Amino acid sequence: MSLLEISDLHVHYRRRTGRLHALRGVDLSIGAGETVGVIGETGSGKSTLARAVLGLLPVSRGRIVIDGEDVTRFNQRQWRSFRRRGVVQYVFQDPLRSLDPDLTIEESLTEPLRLQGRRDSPNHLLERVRLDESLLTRLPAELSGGQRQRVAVARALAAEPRLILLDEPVSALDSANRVRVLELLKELRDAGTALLFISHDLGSVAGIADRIAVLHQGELVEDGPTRQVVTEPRHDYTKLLISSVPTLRKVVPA
Ligand SMILES: Nc1ncnc2c1ncn2[C@@H]1O[C@H](COP(=O)(O)OP(=O)(O)OP(=O)(O)O)[C@@H](O)[C@H]1O
Repeated sequence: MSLLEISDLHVHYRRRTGRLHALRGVDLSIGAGETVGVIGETGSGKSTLARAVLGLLPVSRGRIVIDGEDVTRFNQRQWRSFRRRGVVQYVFQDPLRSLDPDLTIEESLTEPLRLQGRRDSPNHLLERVRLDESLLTRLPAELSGGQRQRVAVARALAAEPRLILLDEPVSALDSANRVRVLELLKELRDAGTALLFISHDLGSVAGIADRIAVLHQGELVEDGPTRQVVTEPRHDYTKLLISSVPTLRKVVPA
């Protein structure tokens, strides 16, 4: 059974000028321990997909099943109780959105542990993302962007999730920090956590994803094993994305 099963997903936004059909019949599944990269240009619907899966947007049609639970029509109370189970966690592009600016790093990391009924210190979480304990007393604003993103990953790990949604997790980072966070994500993948890695940058995703799905104007136009998508893309839009990253074949595992 899939850990995440999205079928025929449609999402609309209401705008002053009318309704926008942002996702048009998306089918996507992620198995336990699998890493799936979703790529697409700006406005293709990537963040909409992540937000719908997290219950932050209403679904017009289709079904979202997470770990056997149909969450499509959950109300807020059901979402709160489902989130507490900690099956799925998220990391956004801007870690300041995942971290409360008024809480120290220690408080930010202790909160999800308490929600899981745990009384232990958050030091082991910092260790997993290779940050020094001396950062515990700082506020998010007192960290570098790369350190903040690693704290956001540490916070997501507190609930020992089986699936982490990552929406452009390395886009705001400089290249050294990007490499560090990607290494960290590979370790999570290797430890068996399923990842849904959303990015406009095929180069970041290709080195880590088992499968790549391509979103184009709200439709999933391609979905296949990473090597196959990179070497034998079927859709013209995928071909275009691939031709824009000349070094791609080097980062794709054989
Ligand atoms: N809250 C909203 N209200 C109305 N339209 C929205 C809203 N959020 C997104 N959209 C529109 O929905 C479409 C998909 O947006 P989405 O943010 O999912 O794209 P994206 O692929 O994540 O883009 P980016 O890479 O720039 O973050 C776009 O046309 C966008 O303008």
